[in-house]
Amino acid sequence: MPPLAARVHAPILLAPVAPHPATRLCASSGPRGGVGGFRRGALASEKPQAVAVAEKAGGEVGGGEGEGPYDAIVIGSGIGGLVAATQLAAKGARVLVLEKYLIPGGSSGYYRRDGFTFDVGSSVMFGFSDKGNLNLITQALEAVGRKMEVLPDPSTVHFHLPGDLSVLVHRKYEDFINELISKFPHEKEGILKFYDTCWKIFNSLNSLELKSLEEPLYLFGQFFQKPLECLTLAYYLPQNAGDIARKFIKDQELLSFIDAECFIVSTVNALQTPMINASMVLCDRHFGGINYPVGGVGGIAISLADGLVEKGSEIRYKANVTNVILENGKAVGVRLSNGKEFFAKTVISNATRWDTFGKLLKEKELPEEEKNFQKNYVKAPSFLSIHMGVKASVLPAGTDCHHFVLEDNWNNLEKSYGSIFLSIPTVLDPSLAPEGHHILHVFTTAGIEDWEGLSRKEYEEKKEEVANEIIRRLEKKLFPGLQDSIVLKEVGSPKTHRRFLARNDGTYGPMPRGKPKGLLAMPFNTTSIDGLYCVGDSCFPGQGVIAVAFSGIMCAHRVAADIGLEQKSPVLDAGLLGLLRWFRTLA
Ligand SMILES: NC(=O)c1ccc[n+]([C@@H]2O[C@H](COP(=O)([O-])OP(=O)(O)OC[C@H]3O[C@@H](n4cnc5c(N)ncnc54)[C@H](O)[C@@H]3O)[C@@H](O)[C@H]2O)c1
Ligand SMILES: CC(C)=CCC/C(C)=C/C=C/C(C)=C/C=C/C(C)=C/C=C/C=C(C)/C=C/C=C(C)/C=C/C=C(\C)CCC=C(C)C
Repeated sequence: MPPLAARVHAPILLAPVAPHPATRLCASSGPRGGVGGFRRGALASEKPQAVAVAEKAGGEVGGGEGEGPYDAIVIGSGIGGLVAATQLAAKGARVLVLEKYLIPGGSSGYYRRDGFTFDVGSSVMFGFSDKGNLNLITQALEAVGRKMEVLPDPSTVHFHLPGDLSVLVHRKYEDFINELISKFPHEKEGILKFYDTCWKIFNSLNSLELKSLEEPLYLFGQFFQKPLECLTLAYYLPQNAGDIARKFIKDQELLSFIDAECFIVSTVNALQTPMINASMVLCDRHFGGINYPVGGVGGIAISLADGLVEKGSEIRYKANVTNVILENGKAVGVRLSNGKEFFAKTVISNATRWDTFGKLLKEKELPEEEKNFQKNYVKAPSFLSIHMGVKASVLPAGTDCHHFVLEDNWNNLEKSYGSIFLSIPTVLDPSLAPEGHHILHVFTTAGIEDWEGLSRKEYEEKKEEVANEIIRRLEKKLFPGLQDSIVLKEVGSPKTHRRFLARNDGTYGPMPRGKPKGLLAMPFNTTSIDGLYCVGDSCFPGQGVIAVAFSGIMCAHRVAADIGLEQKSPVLDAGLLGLLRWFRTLA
């Protein structure tokens, strides 16, 4: 056998394969002769239009420069930006999406190496089922005539926690709840009451048609049609999961388990996690289930971008927006780093609010609303991520797809490098790796401050050292022989995430500074700048692919009303937007 070091690739920064990864993803031959990672997916049969246009344009998609104003310009093609753009295009708007990177998707993008197709971010997809009102990823694709084949995950996550507490979150609710009760039989009643409350909220959410909570005609219409459900949501809006859990549960270890349940989706404990968000994820995983798109998560963004182009709108890559152009205090367009300008009736930023107000509008004093946001929320830490290709033999038969590991001490839950997230998407879709191999995508929270001020050599050494320690922990806890099974390894630091995702400090998203009043302080899509909207995870309801999809749906509805594609009432608008602004100051 060749020496290991020779087979392990030197750590390099995350980037799709040059020169045009989107083209390669969809058209290149896979390791076993198929068509890339998407051969069985929605993109198998035809070359996506967005990509085909990109090839003609020498890497950039779309045209339109110098043409009349667009209805909306969207800065960034994360899922938040793409959903806002496609929803607007589906309503008949002419949209231009400007993406700094080479392919769409942002944190939900992909990259390929040596026959492996890696998801950049999460592989756990909520909202991707075929039922209910909360399958927002499915609905977003449908709006532009796209449907992706998905693989049902039999579980959401396998928790490996202190004191050898092991809990598998089964797809079937009864199986999960019985497993949890079997670990904490003395808390049976409390467990049932807590998760029943989650279901009450989830069922209320699931009964509504989800559109902009900043649009009064819709909001009052929903209150009229579903008063009980809306009042339930209004009641829980300012509450957090940890407080509700404490009403029913006393056992400290069980409360810590609920902290871990919340942490994996909010990067904070249950006392800081809004109850509505917790209910959404703790129930959707059983209602619609977690479903993985065949060919990888990157296919969602490709499909949306493709659908957008088919609806007559445009997406342009390698388009780094440096300024939002204001005219008499109104956002009227954007300027790129190469000096090109584009104009539109509205501008939607999918960059984080820190980037939008700190960089794209740098000459303006921070508006009061944003000061309030930054008073309530800080940037969550970034990640250290390790993408690995391993020999399949290292995984025991029946290994679950997603794992969360916190070995000895509950106090380490929220600490940098304290807990480990692990996804093995090839358990569901073997086409993502060459025959006889699996993908291990490992990540742990890490702050940018640990990674600054290092020389190139120190930086590379530190990545290697930290990654090896994480691998050693996984080897000890889950997979003996892991280190020796690695055939490909790439390590991304917070600096990598900052660089490739254009996210301030590489942040994962907003995190409450203290104990929030549920979702009350979270800003929606309108901003204090006329014509400028925000979308993505620094808007209501926060982090998460399904959460940013909802933010995109809300944003498109509000923008559509403002540009005359949906009904609106200026008087009611002024009243509701003022009221919501006031609510946020109470938080
Ligand atoms: N490991 C994980 O599980 C993981 C990691 C990170 C994020 N995520 C999920 O993804 C969510 C984020 O989605 P999102 O839609 O808010 O954002 P996003 O960060 O995914 O996408 C933003 C996009 O905007 C582009 N962009 C930013 N500034 C730009 C500029 N000035 N000009 C042009 N383009 C610019 C970026 O290149 C990126 O493609 C997170 O909340 C999280 O849930 C998951
Ligand atoms: C307006 C006013 C004031 C009032 C009124 C009342 C009402 C009507 C209200 C309503 C509301 C609503 C509708 C709401 C909604 C909400 C929603 C939809 C939400 C959602 C959410 C979601 C979320 C948060 C999600 C998240 C997720 C995530 C983050 C995920 C992640 C994942 C990961 C990281 C993975 C893991 C992994 C491993 C373990 C491996």
